[in-house]
Amino acid sequence: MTLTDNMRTAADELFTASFNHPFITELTTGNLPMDRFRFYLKQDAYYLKEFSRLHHLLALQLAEPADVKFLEAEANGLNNSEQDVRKEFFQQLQITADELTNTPMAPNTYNYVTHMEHELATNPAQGAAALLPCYWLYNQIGERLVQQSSPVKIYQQFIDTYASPEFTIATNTMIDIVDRLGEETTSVVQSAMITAFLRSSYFELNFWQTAYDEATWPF
Ligand SMILES: Cc1ncc(C[n+]2csc(CCO)c2C)c(N)n1
Repeated sequence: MTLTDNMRTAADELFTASFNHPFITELTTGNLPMDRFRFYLKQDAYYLKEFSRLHHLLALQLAEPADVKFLEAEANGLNNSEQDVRKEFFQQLQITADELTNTPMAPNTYNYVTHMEHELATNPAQGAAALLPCYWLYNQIGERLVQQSSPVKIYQQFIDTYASPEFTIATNTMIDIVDRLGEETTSVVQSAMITAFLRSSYFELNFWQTAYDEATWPF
């Protein structure tokens, strides 16, 4: 078993809860209220900005040129059309720059990005482990959902973003980076990497729940 196999096994219940979350299942039935999808997209704009910043920071700490190149490409959105697709979604749903500015980070988004920052500030191996569920979970969701089509065009477009062969390659590259960083470190850091992965998987699950509840701060 590789370290990432251990991570994935440890997070299996969290991943399965994401696969079965009503936010996900209602994407394919088409029953997901559009306001909840809008809420998700606005929160995800914060997440994606931070994701890009953290990839640049992680790249600065890695020695292998191919890893640096991959992380920089992901940070710049070159390996996927995610950023372009999101711009188009914002236009379709009339989410303006003003609306984004006036929407605060919800508690779970704040916790998730703070967690990733903390792990990366501790060491690159834990930082990479904290970033991995983002790829792995969405890739596995994409694989599952693409078999069922959605009657709602924008939901289908969202699913298609994560079901491409290029995205599977990017996911496998990130898995490989995390495994190599794990091999170069101590067993104490390896355990911390598993915890970092589990916590990110937990925040990923709560990302759907937060959007489903449109949950924000109580003050
Ligand atoms: C909360 C949240 N988690 C994961 C993703 C998916 N994602 C974001 S960046 C990236 C790498 C792109 O190649 C992936 C897979 C998301 N959008 N929002």
